Amino acid sequence: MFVLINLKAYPCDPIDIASIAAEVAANTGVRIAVAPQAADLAAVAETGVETWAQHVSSIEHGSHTGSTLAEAASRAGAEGTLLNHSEHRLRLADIDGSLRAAERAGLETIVCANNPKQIAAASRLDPDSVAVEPPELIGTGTPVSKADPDIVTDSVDAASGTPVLCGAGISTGEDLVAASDLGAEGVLLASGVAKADDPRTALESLVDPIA
Ligand SMILES: O=C(CO)COP(=O)(O)O
Repeated sequence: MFVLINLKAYPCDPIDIASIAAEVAANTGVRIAVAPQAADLAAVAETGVETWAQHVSSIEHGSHTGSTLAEAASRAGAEGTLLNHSEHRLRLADIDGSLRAAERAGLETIVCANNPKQIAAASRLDPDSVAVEPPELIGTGTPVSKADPDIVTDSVDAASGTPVLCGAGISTGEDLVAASDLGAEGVLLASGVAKADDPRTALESLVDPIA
């Protein structure tokens, strides 16, 4: 199982969480990545943790003020990028453009979607993986793998072989195992670690059943 911790714009210490994630990944053998703010990519990558961008723009080098160039994310140490997160929705043409930009820069890609129908469409754009995250469960602590297990199994069917991650409300090892049992190959989570009083304990207990 791949565990991707999205730090969003939370007021956490990205370096502290990245260092913890790097240690827990090394100690357990579980693949764990951290997606910080774009400005923190290089510092997070320095910790040795697998580092992901939260987004890259659908652009090439040129006159694009305020954009996130895929090559710049890669140069800062990103190995992959999320696209179309429910808090950063893109138009279809821009998802496709950002996917091509990420490919050009050698970034692995995960396209997020709300539901199985969108997962089917996202898979057709040929990302490395897709992630289903029902927006109404994001940040609630109620795990998608328990609250709406059909959304995960239907997404796995709809993805036609593209690996599926799931996210929203995932915080415990039990949630992780439930996601795996439903066919997910990984989880996206944010508040369960980024807002935890003790991120190390939160992350260690999350991966404990698969370590
Ligand atoms: O949006 C998410 C991960 O990208 C999920 O957020 P929570 O883990 O806070 O529900």
